[in-house]
Amino acid sequence: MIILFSLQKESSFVKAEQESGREKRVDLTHREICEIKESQALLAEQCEEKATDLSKGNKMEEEDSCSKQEYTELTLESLDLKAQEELFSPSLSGKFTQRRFTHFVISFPADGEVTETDLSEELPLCCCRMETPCSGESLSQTEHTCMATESVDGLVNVLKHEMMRPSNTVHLLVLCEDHRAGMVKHQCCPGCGLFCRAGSFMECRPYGSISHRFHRGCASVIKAQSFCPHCGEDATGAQEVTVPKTISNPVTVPKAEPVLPSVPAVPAVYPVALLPVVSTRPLIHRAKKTTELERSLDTSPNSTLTDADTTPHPLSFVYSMRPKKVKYHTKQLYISAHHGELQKVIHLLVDGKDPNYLMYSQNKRTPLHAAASEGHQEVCHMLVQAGANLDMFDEEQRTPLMDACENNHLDTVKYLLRAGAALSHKVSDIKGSTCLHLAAKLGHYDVVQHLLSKASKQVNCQDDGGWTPITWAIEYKHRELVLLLLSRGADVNIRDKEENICLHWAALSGSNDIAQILLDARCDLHAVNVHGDSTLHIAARENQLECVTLLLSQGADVNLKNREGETPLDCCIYNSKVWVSLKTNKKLTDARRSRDSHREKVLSRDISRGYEAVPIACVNGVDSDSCPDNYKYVPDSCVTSPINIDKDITHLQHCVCTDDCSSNTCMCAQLSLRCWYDKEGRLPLEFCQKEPPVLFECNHACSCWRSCRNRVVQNGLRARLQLYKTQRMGWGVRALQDIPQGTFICEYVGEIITDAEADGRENDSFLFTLDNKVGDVHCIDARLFGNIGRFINHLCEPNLLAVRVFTMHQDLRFPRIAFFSRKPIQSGDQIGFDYGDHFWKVKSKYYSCQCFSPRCRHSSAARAQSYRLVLNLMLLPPIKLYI
Ligand SMILES: C[S@@+](CC[C@H](N)C(=O)[O-])C[C@H]1O[C@@H](n2cnc3c(N)ncnc32)[C@H](O)[C@@H]1O
Repeated sequence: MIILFSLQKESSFVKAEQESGREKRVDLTHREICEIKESQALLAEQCEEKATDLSKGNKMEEEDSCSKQEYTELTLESLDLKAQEELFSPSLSGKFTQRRFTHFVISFPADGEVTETDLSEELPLCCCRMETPCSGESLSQTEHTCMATESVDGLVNVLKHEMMRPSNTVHLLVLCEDHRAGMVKHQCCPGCGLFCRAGSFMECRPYGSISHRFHRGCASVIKAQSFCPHCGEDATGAQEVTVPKTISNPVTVPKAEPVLPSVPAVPAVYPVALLPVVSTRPLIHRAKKTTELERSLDTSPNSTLTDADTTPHPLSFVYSMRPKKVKYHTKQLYISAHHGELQKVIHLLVDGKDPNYLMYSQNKRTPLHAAASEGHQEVCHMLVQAGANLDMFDEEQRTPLMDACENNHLDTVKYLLRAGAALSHKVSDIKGSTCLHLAAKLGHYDVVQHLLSKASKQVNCQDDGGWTPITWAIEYKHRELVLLLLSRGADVNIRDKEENICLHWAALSGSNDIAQILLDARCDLHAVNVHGDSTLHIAARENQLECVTLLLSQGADVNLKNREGETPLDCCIYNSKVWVSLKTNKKLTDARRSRDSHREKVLSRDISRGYEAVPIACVNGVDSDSCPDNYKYVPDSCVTSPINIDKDITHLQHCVCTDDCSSNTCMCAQLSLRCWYDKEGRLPLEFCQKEPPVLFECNHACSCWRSCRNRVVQNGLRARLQLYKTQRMGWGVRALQDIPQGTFICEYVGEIITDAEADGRENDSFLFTLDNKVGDVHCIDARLFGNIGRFINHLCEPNLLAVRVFTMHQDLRFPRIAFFSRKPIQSGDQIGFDYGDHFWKVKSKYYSCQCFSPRCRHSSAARAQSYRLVLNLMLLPPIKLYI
């Protein structure tokens, strides 16, 4: 009995009812198919045993064969098929031979129990009714070209579609419905694989319902002279039949191009050149021509035929062109797949070569990789049909789909995706790229478009560098692809691992037009990466003049400093065109800024009302807020409740200096180890900024003059400062003059209160703790009473240093807080000090730092990063101590 079914197409069990009139189409469930498979495997085992017995010379017993048939019938019974009898071809019942069982097994090498070469040579029976194990859904769903070749006395006719073959000595053929029907009716010669529908051929049972057709010569070639190569019946009763038929067009090459997957219109083993030329001349001429061709090629196979076949076989020229059966190494499958040798690939697969063979010399690539990277989708299809793993990784974790994408083989990409290849895999050692990344990098527009149509969500997929497909397209200047990706939702502000955004990459590659597209797509012109580099920094460094010009025209900040303190001007080549452009822009910008600053509205001429030695103006160029008036400006700290500060003059250490207190003999100076102030009244450059010492200035108990050098803070504010409205931090203070390092700027003045009092206060934004580790802790609260110091904002890169200073009293619980410049300050710079981590720990719940320094530690981005850092540390495995 023969069962015609497809293993992959598990939902249907096919018998060609229409063609034979005797057979039925029956649908099977998946479970039923599985049961058939199981029975197959069992039969395979049993038949292998029997084959071994035969080879040992043990003759198969008739009862044995019957018991095999019973077993199979039993299996089918369990499938609950009512019309079992109808399912079985009469030729297979009754005297069913061991050979047929063996052949059944051979036809399904996937079971892996019996190899084709072991048995097919020995028992050349047909397998006209067996579809290949792998011909399945994709074949029947897609358009194919039939590979069947009609035989009409030496002429061939190629028609059109299902993978079958009449015997194992013939290559698998993709067949159309018509030829499949012919195949199951045993109309295809098992020897040569050509269809016998016209001309002369042998019929094993010419008067039966199904006649088995073959060529006499072919039967002898496959050593089946004495029996029918279809059914194994005695062939003495076979008759030669001649079916006259006029073939108007013996070679029919299908007009329609195969869509997916396609196979060659003519089998490669029968080169087109050898096929008779399409002609309208009568058949006889063509037959003659063929014979001439045959003779001219001297390819008569007669020498290889037996005496009974001395008459040249009508298809002898075809035989001569068929490759001899050579044993190839599996590597050949890879090589043939690479070269797109479809027929050879089929041949090798039929020979049992492993479609998943790993080519070690080629990064462990498989034949499917080879075929996909070269765009041989027909070969891909055959490999997939034969069980090739679509998502096999090579050494670099590349899949065949990636290879096809990278090499721009759209049809192959389409085929692999339809066949079920996964799109989301990442390549391991080239930075975790997906198919989309690879295709985008190389600008394969159509491939990218197709991939996006299948997996639109991957448009913003990031590789190991944090790069998205659009990043790659930008870097390699694929403008159209950038537009495509944007139209599919690419995010231009996604940050890579270095926090670059798309515009950084456009600046790097110098793609002016892409940069413009990105800006139109709202890419952030002012974004900086982890190095503090803006897009202008990058374009300047890369000497991309056009990009620099574009970015400047859009308002990029020419004065922005990166973490190295470099402006874009510092990054470019001196005197280059880019340099000139930036320099010019800087001049214009600075001029505009100074114009703008003049346009600020002066809200107060002096917020200190004359209490300070220099007036402090208040200006606002940002909004319409008026000068802050919710506090009282006081030049010195004050109290609002009794606080006992020891001001007893007799308790004061004092000097008896008669000079200007610049020597170490000055008692006051000795308290702070030395007189720190130089003759300009500034702290020296070596003054410790990390842990500043407490300063003791001379006081009114000293013998020195009021003008001694050790008096700076008590002399009050001297620097020219301005209260102004900042963009993001409310009011702030800026310098109106260049200030050298070490200069006293101002004091933090306010209401001196106890720590407990401070705890009870609602607004803690103006509290400065005097945590001097001596006695009770006190604070200065500048909320209600304060000087200009209450407006000084936090800067992550501060230019002020807070120093504890004692002047008119030496009660160590109540130092004065004096701000000195910790580096040179330029006129117009905002002044600020570090509020300390504790402040931000509390306040970060409500707002983040707006200092916009490249080294900002308390911005939302910096916080997220440190949160990630902490998280990573937490995720680290605990350190084990081995003692
Ligand atoms: C001592 S006051 C400084 C003057 C304040 N800007 C004003 O308008 O009165 C401290 C407050 O200023 C704001 N501030 C200071 N530095 C800041 C910064 N780097 N980022 C955000 N806000 C800041 C906060 O609201 C903080 O509570």
